[in-house]
Amino acid sequence: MSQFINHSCSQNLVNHQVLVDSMDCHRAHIGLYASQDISVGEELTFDYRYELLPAQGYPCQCGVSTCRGRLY
Ligand SMILES: C[S@@+](CC[C@H](N)C(=O)[O-])C[C@H]1O[C@@H](n2cnc3c(N)ncnc32)[C@H](O)[C@@H]1O
Repeated sequence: MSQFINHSCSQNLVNHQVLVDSMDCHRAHIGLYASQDISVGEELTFDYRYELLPAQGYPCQCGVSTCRGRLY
């Protein structure tokens, strides 16, 4: 399902590493959790934080007033 989640500069999800079936942190899963109350029908979003990746940047279209303008 996470493949359908868009980036927002004002996210309503946060991600945490989650250990599943193993205590090996190199095999951790990524869990997405609500960071605030989310209304029925509201889009789920998280901050991709693309600054962690080498990239030229990509224009952000999240539309929030605090948008950084880029997905990095
Ligand atoms: C995991 S997909 C998200 C789901 C995708 N929008 C879809 O329809 O399947 C990630 C891609 O969606 C686009 N995307 C997600 N959030 C965006 C945003 N805030 N502004 C512009 N493009 C975005 C980018 O092309 C990004 O590489």
